[in-house]
Amino acid sequence: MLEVKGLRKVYSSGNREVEALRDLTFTVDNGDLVCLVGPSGCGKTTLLRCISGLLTPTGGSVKVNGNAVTGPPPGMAVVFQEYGRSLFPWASVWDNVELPLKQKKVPKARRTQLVEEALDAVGLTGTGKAYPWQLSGGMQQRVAIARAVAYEPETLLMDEPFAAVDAQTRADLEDLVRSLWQRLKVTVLFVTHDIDEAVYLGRRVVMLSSSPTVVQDELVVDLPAERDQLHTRADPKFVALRTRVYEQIQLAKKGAAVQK
Ligand SMILES: Nc1ncnc2c1ncn2[C@@H]1O[C@H](COP(=O)(O)OP(=O)(O)OP(=O)(O)O)[C@@H](O)[C@H]1O
Repeated sequence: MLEVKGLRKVYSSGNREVEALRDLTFTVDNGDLVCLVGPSGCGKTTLLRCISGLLTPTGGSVKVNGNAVTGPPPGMAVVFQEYGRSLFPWASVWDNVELPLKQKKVPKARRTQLVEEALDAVGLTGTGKAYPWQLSGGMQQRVAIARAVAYEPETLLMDEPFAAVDAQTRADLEDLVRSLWQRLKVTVLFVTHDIDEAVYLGRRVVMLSSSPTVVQDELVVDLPAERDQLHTRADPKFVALRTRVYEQIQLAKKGAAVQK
């Protein structure tokens, strides 16, 4: 289980202080898919950086399966928004996916199997020899997802991973994330500012207030597990859920108190 408790982050530079996160508390059960949604600048990236051990919180704690996070936790992989910057341009697709496995000291035969399986899973069979810059944006983001999946993480953090791709590719990648989550039984924390995306993908949605950030509201997405872009988004239940999230985000922007 991922436990975020009383998390606070203040950035200080010189005599200027920015309180990005004020007091964040929520949990993600093992195997769950939770979407975090909040207004621009509310500290979503700051939160993911604290969870992945890349940033030290000012207060509060992050625990994974009861262990306090003090650096990058084993068994956690992150997919960032900017695939262009997260892939190595000098390495082939295959090498990009394989590199973290070498660092993890996975034996060669197993590495080959994991890279092959991950590229197949994201629909990139046979592209191993290409370089990232020879691929479209959507394909590059698939490589970044393959790299995270090949690592066999217990927890997958995704920081607005589809913000830079076109709408059709985005829909395909959303379905890819749901199918990988169902197949691999991985715990997913998915950050987005897109309300429809949060409701379509998540089993739970956690809404954040504007900065300094607290949890504004939380809901369980009681839509069927089998979702598809056409029917799920037209389901009256989906529309009701997205309306509730939208209203909370509007309140969050105004800095209003929690309304349930
Ligand atoms: N290194 C830093 N130094 C000072 N302030 C920072 C730093 N990084 C972020 N901030 C501030 O912390 C707040 C939260 O930023 P963060 O990038 O975490 O938000 P976000 O929700 O991910 O934003 P967006 O939705 O626009 O991507 C903002 O006010 C930002 O200006």
